[in-house]
Amino acid sequence: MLEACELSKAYGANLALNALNLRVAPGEIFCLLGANGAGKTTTIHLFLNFIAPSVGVARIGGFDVSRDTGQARQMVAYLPENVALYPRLSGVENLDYFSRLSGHRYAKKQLRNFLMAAGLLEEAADKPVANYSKGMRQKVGIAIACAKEAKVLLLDEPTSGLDPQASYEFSNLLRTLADSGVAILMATHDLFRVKESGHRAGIMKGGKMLTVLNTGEISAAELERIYLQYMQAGLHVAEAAL
Ligand SMILES: Nc1ncnc2c1ncn2[C@@H]1O[C@H](COP(=O)(O)OP(=O)(O)OP(=O)(O)O)[C@@H](O)[C@H]1O
Repeated sequence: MLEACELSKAYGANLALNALNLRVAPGEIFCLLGANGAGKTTTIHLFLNFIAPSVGVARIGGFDVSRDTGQARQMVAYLPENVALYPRLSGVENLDYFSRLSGHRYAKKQLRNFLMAAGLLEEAADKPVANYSKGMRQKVGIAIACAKEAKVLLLDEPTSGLDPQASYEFSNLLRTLADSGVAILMATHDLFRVKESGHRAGIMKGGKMLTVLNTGEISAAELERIYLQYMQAGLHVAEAAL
């Protein structure tokens, strides 16, 4: 569903992303881990065609995002760290607006149902989003993705700044979406949530994907230990620790 082949991005002499090869299947949650500057956002921006690759290809649903941009965009929804909504419009109105942009017209009842399914409380749906917490805005973002019937969801640090309960609820939502067949690629620093909600986690450093771990096979403590070893040491030392 989501595929990177030798995907690379150079800024002058700086290789922000270095020959990434990655496949994320329908129903899978793949987490990108790595320190600041590792190349996580660059990867997501390449899939969104916000930036062009220097080398390699990013595909969504088999479409090359640089060449078949319209088809690829139709399949994808993006949740940045802070979901951009119209503050004076309510949750329902924002959802209606963004759904129309993606070619969907829903009755008010259906719009409310998407918001409820994303965990927004019914009484909040008609209030201006200017008064929403970050967690509530993220829920509207998920509702927008569901209403768009996106097959692929790209997220950049979606749980940063969320309280533990909101973060927990958000992770459950992602699992539900994945269970319905959505392929999810998420950049995050939240190792605990990666273990709880991700199926695989890739550890990146200096634009390189150093290793990919199956989260079901390791504990949260092991994930943290391996992550720190990759961050602190060279590749070979960290591999010896696996
Ligand atoms: N527009 C740009 N021009 C030049 N260099 C850039 C640009 N965007 C990103 N970079 C560089 O690319 C590298 C990867 O950055 P990227 O934003 O992908 O990291 P990240 O893993 O998402 O970090 P963070 O956790 O801070 O979000 C960094 O060295 C960054 O300085």
